[in-house]
Amino acid sequence: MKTVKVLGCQMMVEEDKKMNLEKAEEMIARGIRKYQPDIIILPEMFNTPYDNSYFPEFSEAYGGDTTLKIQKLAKEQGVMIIAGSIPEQGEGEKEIYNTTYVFGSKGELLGKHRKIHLFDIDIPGKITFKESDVLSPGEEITVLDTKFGKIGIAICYDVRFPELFQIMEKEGARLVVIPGAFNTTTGPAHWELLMRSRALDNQVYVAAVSPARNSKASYQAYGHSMIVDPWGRILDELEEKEGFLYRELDIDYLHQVRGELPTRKNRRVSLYDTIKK
Ligand SMILES: NC(=O)CCC(=O)C(=O)O
Repeated sequence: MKTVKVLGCQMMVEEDKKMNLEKAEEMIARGIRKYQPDIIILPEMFNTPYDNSYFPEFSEAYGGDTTLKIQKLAKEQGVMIIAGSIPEQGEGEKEIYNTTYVFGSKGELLGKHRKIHLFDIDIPGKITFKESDVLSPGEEITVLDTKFGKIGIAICYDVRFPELFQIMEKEGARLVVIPGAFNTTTGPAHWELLMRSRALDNQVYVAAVSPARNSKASYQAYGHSMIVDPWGRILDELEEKEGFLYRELDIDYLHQVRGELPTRKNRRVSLYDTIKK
């Protein structure tokens, strides 16, 4: 597959799970009519407000309302869906993960990623958030082998850890999908810088999809979903409002960049200790 059409749904997330699932369904159907994408991406925590106090109540095990609905949509519409993330009920009684499920165009489960790096920050007077009060961290790096090539998955705060991306690239990822919900403090400062850096460092495409900003929510999402190419150039970007992010990605161009600027080949891996051998 030389090109792949990627659509992100920067959707408004409300306090009502049913409304969020209806919104996802409506945007998926509308996005397909308008763009005929190969892959659809939803935002981080798309079925729940991004707020620790909601995660336990909105959490589900695989086979709950959210995964059933998205799986059915993938099958009915014949499209691959990278289902942002949801609070996933884990195996243990109190275990909840921030998890991305990925469904193929026949509705088959292609894999899942549990957010590895939990968002625990404290910027006095600006923002304090401690995901680890409620969530457990994932323990696995996720690169899925799909009919569109290898796709790496990272969730939001995971983007701040370059080693993770080096490993995903080493395992063959050519596109890294990042459902994410930065905020109005760290978003303007770091979101674009991080997305472009991870794309450029690893010479991969990056598609980052945020919820739209909900002025009534306790956590104000930054929005600005974006697609970045292996040269570090932004191909499409939204503002804070609801909308579609869309681009057709050219895998030949990725090989061209890697040929012209062979940083991966020029690496002195023997001198570094941060890359998984
Ligand atoms: N949902 C998140 O992980 C937020 C990450 C974030 O805002 C950051 O600055 O990092």
